[in-house]
Amino acid sequence: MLLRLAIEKVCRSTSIHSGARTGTWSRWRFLEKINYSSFPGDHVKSARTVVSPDIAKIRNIGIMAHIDAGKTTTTERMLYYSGYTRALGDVDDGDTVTDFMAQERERGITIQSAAVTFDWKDHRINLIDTPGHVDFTVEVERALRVLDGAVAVFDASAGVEAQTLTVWRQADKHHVPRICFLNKMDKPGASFMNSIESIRQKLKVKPLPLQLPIGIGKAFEGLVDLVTNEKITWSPKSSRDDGRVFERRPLTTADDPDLLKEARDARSALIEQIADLDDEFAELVLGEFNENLDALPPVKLHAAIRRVTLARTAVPVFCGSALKNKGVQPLLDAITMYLPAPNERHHELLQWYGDDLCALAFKVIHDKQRGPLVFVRIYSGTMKPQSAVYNINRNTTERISRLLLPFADQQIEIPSLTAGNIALTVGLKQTATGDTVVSSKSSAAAVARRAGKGDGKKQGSAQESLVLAGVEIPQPVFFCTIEPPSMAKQADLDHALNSLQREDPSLIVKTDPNSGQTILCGMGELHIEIIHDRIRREYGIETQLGPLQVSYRETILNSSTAADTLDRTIGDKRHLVSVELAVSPCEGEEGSASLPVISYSDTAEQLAQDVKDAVENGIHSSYLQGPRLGFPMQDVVVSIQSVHIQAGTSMPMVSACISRCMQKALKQAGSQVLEPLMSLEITVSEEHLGTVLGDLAQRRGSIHEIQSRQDSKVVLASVPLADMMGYSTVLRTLTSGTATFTLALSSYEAMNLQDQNALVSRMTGLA
Ligand SMILES: Nc1nc2c(ncn2[C@@H]2O[C@H](COP(=O)(O)OP(=O)(O)OP(=O)(O)O)[C@@H](O)[C@H]2O)c(=O)[nH]1
Repeated sequence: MLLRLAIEKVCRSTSIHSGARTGTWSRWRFLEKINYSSFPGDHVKSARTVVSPDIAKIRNIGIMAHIDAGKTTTTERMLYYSGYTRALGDVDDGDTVTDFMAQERERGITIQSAAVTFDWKDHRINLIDTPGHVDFTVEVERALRVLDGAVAVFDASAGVEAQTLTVWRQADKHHVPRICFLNKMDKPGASFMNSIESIRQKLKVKPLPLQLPIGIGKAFEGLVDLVTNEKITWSPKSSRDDGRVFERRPLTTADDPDLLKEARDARSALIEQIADLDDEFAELVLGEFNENLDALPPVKLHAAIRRVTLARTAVPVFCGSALKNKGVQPLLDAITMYLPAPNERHHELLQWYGDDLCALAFKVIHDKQRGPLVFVRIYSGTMKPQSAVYNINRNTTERISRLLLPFADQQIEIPSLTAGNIALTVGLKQTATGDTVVSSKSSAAAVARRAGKGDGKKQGSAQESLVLAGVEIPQPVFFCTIEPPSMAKQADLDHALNSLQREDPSLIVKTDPNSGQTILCGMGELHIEIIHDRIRREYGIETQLGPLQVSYRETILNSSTAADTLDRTIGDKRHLVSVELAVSPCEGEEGSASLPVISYSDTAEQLAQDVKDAVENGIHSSYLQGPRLGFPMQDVVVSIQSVHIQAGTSMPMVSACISRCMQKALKQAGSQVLEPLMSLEITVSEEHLGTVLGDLAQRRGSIHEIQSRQDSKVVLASVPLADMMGYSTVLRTLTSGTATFTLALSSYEAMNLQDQNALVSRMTGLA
């Protein structure tokens, strides 16, 4: 009964907020199918987002930043002002909507991306809150792959920080247009101009300040909108002080003369900057409005800013204080005004799909009752529940039983969803992150034919162009053994790890070939700690972790050639294959690859495609276990000299022969162990700087630079990962908890002979 009342309440509030909508009750009856176990009750205020909106009004947006810049707080404000929550969530109180996992609430950090759908001024915003901690970069990568635009949030007292650079580069890779939000303008030490400068210098982009702050630190009270020449202020005396009420009025001579002059100068500089980047706007400025730039209508300026943002030649910058409830509504306006709709982004392969369904799975989560839930971004066509879909990557047809609209940890059941949207599907059991899903196998074949004709390619190669590019998964740098409390629990642990792996592709689970133990490989200490915690909480298994170890790599020192023959009779079938190959160290640029560079001699070049696939499988499998300590290899060029196969030999036999031959060649070539070198950024007070530097020296750290940032020092260094175990505890102790640090993989570097010998002795049990 209570539930029914809650649903009615949702529906009533929807009809009030949606104005002209009629027949509300019957229209929203599907709400009865909400995931009752976690029904949000009073918090969900509207259900308008369930109707597929006009594609031009959709914004698929990510929020990205350095850890603690305020992404979650900003998201909470967005949900509140858009009418979807009735209370302001607070990260520090652990009651935000998007950080819903138990660990997220306890630790006050974002671990999983949570998709949130809400409306703002006739636009639908699908927003993904992404984590800032480097251990969860794969979550950011996943989000960026399917988003059309991003808001980069900065702490205005720090400017561009280490992790901002990383996520910024990731967004560059996916050509995602961005806007910047300088948050925390209320903090002592916040600086609008320093942050703009830091964006220009560190991110190497042209920032377009579209606002000016009014006051700073404690005195921060509002903004000047340079496009419309308006003053926006939030009254501290508004009844609830929730920032909902604010005043927007033209900036006039009655205002502070200094502010007026500053705004006028900033607007002229902005116009000049845009005119330099956009010819259409330059014509307007030099022609009609040459004499009177003040008369330039905001709508023209808006349009030009939008063009340069979408072309990624400049980045609009906004400011505010999410915590003090200032500046978030203009940021929402900016998302709708300047960031692209899905149909304004170019995806080459969509031309072949037309109105056929094409969607990308970008995240899988496991629900105890409903099984795997797969987040998909729909690129073309319509997705419906109770329908079959074809997964191109896995060549399999699966059934979607239910289609849901994600609202953080709540999901609303919907009858269909069109291109441009993000949906959550129930029923897809095999689809994993990065897979392309279409309506049917025959639809995929028809599209392949069209693409083949269009590109003048054969159908086989056209097939490749039907698959949306997946998500790049970084290599894990840590590993440890994991053991169940008893052998009887091993199967449960395997099941838990399988489920967690489908959710989190940066988690790798292996079995040690010698001991048979299960090995967890992850992105960092926190990552492994969280996995351990989730196995306990979500699967009820108390596991034992072995000591955390660094994932080294191996490479070769010299060139070498090897030949091998495999002759095996299985049943009445003889398999005979002879191979000859050469390995040599990579030089220069190609050396950064963790995949081998493979080439074929003129004769081997003629091999059939299935043989080449088998050859490459063999190379890749031997590449995973180096000859020295069994770590993955890198920086090797493999040249296939010859492959002779007797008719009837199976392809796995070809792979096995190649793999054995590779191991021989790698062993002969002499190996070198490489260790992960991390780039480290520490923000520390002057008082503790000496202690921190002294400690770094003992960790084989090299200091590159020490910068000043307000009252603190920022130390930029590189340190081998092996010497950074448990660093957060050490730094906390050394600085009484006042310093912060970020650690990111920089490269794999050769270990010196002494360190390498010590490691080999340790790992082979001789030390
Ligand atoms: N002074 C001030 N503090 C803020 C502001 N916005 C957020 N904070 C605080 O900064 C801390 C981090 O905020 P979050 O919103 O969790 O930051 P986040 O970027 O989502 O953090 P992760 O999810 O862990 O990456 C919290 O203590 C917030 O209360 C702001 O505008 N001003």
